Amino acid sequence: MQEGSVLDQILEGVREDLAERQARIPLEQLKERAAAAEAPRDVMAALGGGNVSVIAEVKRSSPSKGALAAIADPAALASDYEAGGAHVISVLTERRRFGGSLEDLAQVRAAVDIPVLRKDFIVSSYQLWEARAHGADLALLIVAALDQNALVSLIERAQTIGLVPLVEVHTEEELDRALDAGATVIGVNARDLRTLKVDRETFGRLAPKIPEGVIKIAESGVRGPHDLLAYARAGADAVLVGESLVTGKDPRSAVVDLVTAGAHPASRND
Ligand SMILES: O=C(O)c1ccccc1NCC(=O)[C@H](O)[C@H](O)COP(=O)(O)O
Repeated sequence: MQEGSVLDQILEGVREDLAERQARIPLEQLKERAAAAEAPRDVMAALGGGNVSVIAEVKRSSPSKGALAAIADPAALASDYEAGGAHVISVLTERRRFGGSLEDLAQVRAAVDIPVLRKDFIVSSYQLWEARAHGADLALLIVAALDQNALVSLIERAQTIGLVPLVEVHTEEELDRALDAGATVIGVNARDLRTLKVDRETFGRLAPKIPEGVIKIAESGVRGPHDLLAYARAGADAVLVGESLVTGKDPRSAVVDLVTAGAHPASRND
């Protein structure tokens, strides 16, 4: 039986898969592919436009729920999200627990005109080069998965590569570490990655401690417009939504509903 938290177990698999790719694909090859990739898209325009932006996620499965959706064509799903008005697409590229891949990322990036996030468990700059080489505009850095030196150096490296680092926190201590490390885009995940418990109040507790000028993203647990509006009232600039979109009947119209609520958060009571 495996020991440790869910996050520890995920990270163990991530490191094994990473070592296998590093043995197979030289860093120089990734750097060449990154240099040839299309230029990064304007993430700040997508997230800082005044409305509550919607980051729509391509998510096949998860440790908390198991299989969610087959998603044979991630590019078609991402195009649907974009047609519904999504501002950013998140692609879960972790293989073992989420069923994702870097190929998904590249296919999605080629299919849409909006920025794309590599959502994974990044522990090495090699993964940042992979992200840019496959077209990512943003990369997730999870504070709980990194010591402070690694966090600082991965934020800096992401920026030099042309990626916007989205720094994810779940506790006040992690938020302090993110701010000390220079994060300018912070995601507050309602899901505790060690226990998988979702607490939608987490964003409201942490958001007042995030300085003006830092983009605030509420991650996880958005079931529909009412949750987006609650996060908006607590100060969210954007929400990141996975499960409710991929398990719903009509992802495009679900995104339309979220984007519509996000465009007029003050005039809605639901
Ligand atoms: O989704 C999980 O079960 C999970 C477990 C462990 C680590 C990460 C996990 N999910 C990644 C995410 O943060 C979510 O995919 C994302 O925020 C969207 O959340 P939701 O809308 O609740 O699917």
